[in-house]
Amino acid sequence: MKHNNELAKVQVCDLSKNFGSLKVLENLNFSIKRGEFVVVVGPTGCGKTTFLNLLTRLIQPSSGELYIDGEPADPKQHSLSFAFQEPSAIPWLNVEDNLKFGLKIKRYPKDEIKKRVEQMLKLLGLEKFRRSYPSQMSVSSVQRVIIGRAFITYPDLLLMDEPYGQMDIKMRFYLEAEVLRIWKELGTTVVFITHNIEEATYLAERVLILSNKPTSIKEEVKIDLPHPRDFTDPEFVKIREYITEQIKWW
Ligand SMILES: Nc1ncnc2c1ncn2[C@@H]1O[C@H](COP(=O)(O)OP(=O)(O)OP(=O)(O)O)[C@@H](O)[C@H]1O
Repeated sequence: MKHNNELAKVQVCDLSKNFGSLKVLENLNFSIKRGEFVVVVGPTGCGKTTFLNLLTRLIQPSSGELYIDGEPADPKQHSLSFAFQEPSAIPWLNVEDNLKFGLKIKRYPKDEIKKRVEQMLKLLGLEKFRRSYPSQMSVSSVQRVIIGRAFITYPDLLLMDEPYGQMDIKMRFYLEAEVLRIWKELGTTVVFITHNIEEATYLAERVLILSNKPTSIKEEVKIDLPHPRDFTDPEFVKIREYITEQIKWW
């Protein structure tokens, strides 16, 4: 069945998911616009990762449906890409080959691969590391490779699940800025999951706040502040505090 919201990249309709008697997601309805940067926040265990697993068809909904470009979500058909918490640079490949990896699997022509790898090395400032292996590089440079791998297929939809969960604040700020820069340059739709409300306020055009289980959308917060955002700007602080309150009081 085709779904007819032309502007929506992702459309979630009456989506519910139970694991046995545990009701996790209950009747979720929302959509994500093409090119939008959406951050999903919510209490621990409310089903954020479950939502991504449904979108990538790792698991099936109990009821309802998820659409990508108006078609039932299908990772074989839609151009999806992921960046998760675990470091995922391939240790035995150098930077160039790490970046090429996904493109080779998708059998892109050689000259296209070369063009994209050069573009990404430049975009990430990794040109001088092209022949280096992950073990020879700093953690932040390896993370840049991982971001590069996620974006290099020019995915229509990039899913990021707590990608910077374990990192110190300085590196987090740096990589958040990188993701924003590439998102703007390539026009990818990004769904970013985090526990960190400051990170959500820094990144998102729109924050979806999930409730406790059985989970529904408690509220959506649009953030119109220009990037790069200033963490000390009173407006920024106000939004961050507001989102924190929404998560606290369920
Ligand atoms: N395959 C499964 N079988 C049974 N229960 C599951 C399964 N996967 C997830 N759950 C349960 O569903 C709920 C939601 O899990 P999920 O990992 O999606 O939450 P989350 O919001 O991503 O959590 P966190 O904030 O800790 O990352 C949890 O209570 C979890 O124990």
